Amino acid sequence: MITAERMAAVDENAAALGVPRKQLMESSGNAVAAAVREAAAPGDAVALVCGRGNNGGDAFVAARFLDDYDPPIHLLGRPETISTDIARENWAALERAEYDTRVVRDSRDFDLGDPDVVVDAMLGTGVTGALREPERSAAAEINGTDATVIAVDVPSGVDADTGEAAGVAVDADRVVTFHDDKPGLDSLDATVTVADIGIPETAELFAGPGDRRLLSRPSDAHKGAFGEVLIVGGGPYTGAPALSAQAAMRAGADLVRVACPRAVAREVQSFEEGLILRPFDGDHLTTDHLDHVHALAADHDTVVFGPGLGDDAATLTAVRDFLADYDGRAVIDADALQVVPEVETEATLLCTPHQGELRAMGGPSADDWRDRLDAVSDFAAELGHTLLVKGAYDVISDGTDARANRTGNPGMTVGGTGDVLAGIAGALLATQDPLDAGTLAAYANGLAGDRIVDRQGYGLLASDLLPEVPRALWGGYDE
Ligand SMILES: NC(=O)C1=CN([C@@H]2O[C@H](COP(=O)(O)OP(=O)(O)OC[C@H]3O[C@@H](n4cnc5c(N)ncnc54)[C@H](O)[C@@H]3O)[C@@H](O)[C@H]2O)[C@H](O)CC1
Ligand SMILES: [K+]
Repeated sequence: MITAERMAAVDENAAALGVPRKQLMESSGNAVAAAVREAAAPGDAVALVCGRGNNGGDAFVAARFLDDYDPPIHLLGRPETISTDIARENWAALERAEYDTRVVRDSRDFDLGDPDVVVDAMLGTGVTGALREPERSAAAEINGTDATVIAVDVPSGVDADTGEAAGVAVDADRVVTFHDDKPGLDSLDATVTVADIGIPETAELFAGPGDRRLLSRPSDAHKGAFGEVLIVGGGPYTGAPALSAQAAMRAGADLVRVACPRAVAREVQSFEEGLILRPFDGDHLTTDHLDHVHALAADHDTVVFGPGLGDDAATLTAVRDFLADYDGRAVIDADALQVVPEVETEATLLCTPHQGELRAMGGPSADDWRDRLDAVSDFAAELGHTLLVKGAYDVISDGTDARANRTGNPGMTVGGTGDVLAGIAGALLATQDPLDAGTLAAYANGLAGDRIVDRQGYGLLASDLLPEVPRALWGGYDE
């Protein structure tokens, strides 16, 4: 099952891999034509009813595979208003090649005739709200015929994610959908077939530029557009919490605060004047500080636990006790990771171990990233938390789905890059689900590092990543 939003992301990832949408459209159109040939007897009348988006474009392609039927191709609207280049190019090809194209300027112009098979290519995943004219009248006319109705991707007017229609929708007999089943098709009274349109498996598996689409989606589940992040770290180390906090700020968090021992607070502050500190007494975290940390955590959307905390026994006990009483969202990094397998918690955790830390957590080791994908997925299911296992290919799994990321380079083995990653993950976890937050954080952190190495060669510092994070997350690079 794939949602329309995820489909758009995978599509963009496929294009970045060198399989552009026009190529996918050729496969889609071919699959639609095959379904028509299956439904139509020789000599049957076939009609294609097309909208001005890519759903219509799929049918323009199908027409070229249906020469035997010489179908009329009804375009609802003027050709100049076709909304995408690839659909327009396919329409132009039909006109130049003298297909039976018919432009419907007004719903009164629409004459469907009496076809045996109708292809509904008015609207696909691009539908918003109830069908407008002339699609509305055309849908009613299609529903009024005895013809076998084959819908392209989704019956026009139906929301592919929910199966609901805001008004009149096409009542299809068959649906030819692309790449994967859509959640909204299950409830329909139609035969659904899924056509493989040649999207590489890795367009879905590997993080890519399409994954960034999630960030343009406003989330109303949390207050503030991007959320507030609390970093709990520092003590034996001071740079780590400062890096995580700055990374969370660069990743768009509305507000970032750092809870660290008072003994190192001035030093942590000195890395960046914009950091807001909420220090606790002493020089390392202990259970004495848990009231303070809990009160702070309750005021934030996510907590990043671990950067520079150290592995003092009292600190690890404090992390364990904190998690046992916490039911919010947290990124767990560095020394804090080792307590995760022992703790019963209601919290939603995104754990960011490298492979050594994963083994220390009792997790699997596998050399090949594909093997690691399965092993990490099993271990995430066992833990009940999401894992982002860092490596040349990062592997991310919530125990159900698994993804990989291959941005990043050997220059990033330098200290502190993991703290930056944890900070980005903390900011993203405020608005995204843990699998998406982990995937996107790994992608952006690695991409930032790749751009720096492209520009200046190796010799990268973790702090170099910080100013690159916004562009890595929101685009602006030529992929
Ligand atoms: N990887 C893939 O999944 C591929 C899918 N393909 C096909 O592309 C469509 C989605 O195309 P898109 O251009 O995004 O949207 P639509 O064609 O569905 O619609 C856009 C079009 O419709 C107008 N519009 C929106 N809402 C309404 C409404 N309520 N009433 C009337 N008109 C409306 C809007 O203004 C636009 O003009 C997908 O379903 C597949 O069929 C690709 O071909 C291959 C890859
Ligand atoms: K359709």
